[in-house]
Amino acid sequence: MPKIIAAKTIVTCPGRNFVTLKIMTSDGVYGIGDATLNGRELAVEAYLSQHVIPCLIGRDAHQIEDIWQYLYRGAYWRRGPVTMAAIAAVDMALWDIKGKIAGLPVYQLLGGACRSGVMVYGHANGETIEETLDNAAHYAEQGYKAIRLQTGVPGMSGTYGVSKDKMFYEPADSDLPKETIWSTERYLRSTPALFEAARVRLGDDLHLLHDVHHRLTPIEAGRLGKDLEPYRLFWMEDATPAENQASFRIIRQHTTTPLAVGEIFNSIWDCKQLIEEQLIDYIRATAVHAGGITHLKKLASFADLHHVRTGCHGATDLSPVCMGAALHFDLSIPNFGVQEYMRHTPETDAVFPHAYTFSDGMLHPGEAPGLGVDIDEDLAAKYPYKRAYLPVARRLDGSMHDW
Ligand SMILES: O=C(O)[C@@H](O)[C@H](O)[C@H](O)CO
Ligand SMILES: [Mg+2]
Repeated sequence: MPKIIAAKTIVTCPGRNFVTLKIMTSDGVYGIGDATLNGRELAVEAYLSQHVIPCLIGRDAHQIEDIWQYLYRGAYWRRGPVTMAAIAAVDMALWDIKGKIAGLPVYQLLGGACRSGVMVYGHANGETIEETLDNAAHYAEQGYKAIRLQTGVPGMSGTYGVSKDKMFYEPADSDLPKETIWSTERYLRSTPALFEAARVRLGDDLHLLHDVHHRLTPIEAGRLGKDLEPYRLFWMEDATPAENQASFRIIRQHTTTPLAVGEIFNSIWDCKQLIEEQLIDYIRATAVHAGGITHLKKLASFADLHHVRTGCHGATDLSPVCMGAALHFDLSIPNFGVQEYMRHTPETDAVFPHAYTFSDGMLHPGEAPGLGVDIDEDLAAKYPYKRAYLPVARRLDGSMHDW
């Protein structure tokens, strides 16, 4: 049996901070897993190095399910982003090891390919509608079949995810959260115009997506969904905060715009009601924040019974290791919907050499045994950790808003 003989964490910042777990076995084979939790990276690093790694030494690396249960049940304290990211990293690394020993890409271990490739969506952002649509046209030229559109709202320059996502990973003046401004009224007025213009310019064939970033109340989200119906969105994402799952009933009562949620979910329990009551159409949980491939498989099977498809989170604050894991998963499940694909910096791609490739709007995980993603530790060491946070948003009167 391939015994776990050592494990370590690697923290690097080739543009954004990433935490990677590397597990070594007695067979000489190693596996890696993503443990990145944007803005709370070192909490997961400590959880792994102080509490998880000592428990792994000597175990059979092939016992993926048992090790998952051991870490989940054995901690006593269940769920939560730190715990589940740490378990996810172990899980991904063990699937990587199993694939390398079997000489098979992980998607083969998961049941084989259900499709020829994984449809992805890119991010088109801009300060103005015109700039956003210029960017979208550029994605369409590269073969993308699905594009997320976010545009500037007058008077809210710099608000996260509204215009230029780039603001985030550019070095800030301070390493504390940036403060931005939010006005629901302005946002609700300007967003339908973006999609009206998008259909005129881009035509009917492209899938168009939009991310609300948890910023609306359920009734406001119902109104936005209704206003967007003529433009036939693929989905409206994170329309309202989802701690209270029943609040999605209100959105559903008012609109047929498909709903996606879940990039911050950590377990099936965060979306059980959303799925069971068919209050959403796409579940966005992904490997690193929802307990790895093992837990995501269960979540997807449950979703499949309720006509909910997957749309895994794939922003640049998840490492290429997570992207690799997501692609094997996406390829192998029946109810895949779409995969988010926000390009990493060239520096990040160099630190994490990977077998996955993009062609004609689709990603493919490649045929390398395991996850097909590696880490160049010497290069990683050249980019030390830098404290960085997502921004906060305040309303015009200075009170805190949801993001
Ligand atoms: O759907 C998205 O890509 C965004 O919500 C990002 O994942 C989030 O801002 C964290 O970087
Ligand atoms: Mg999002």
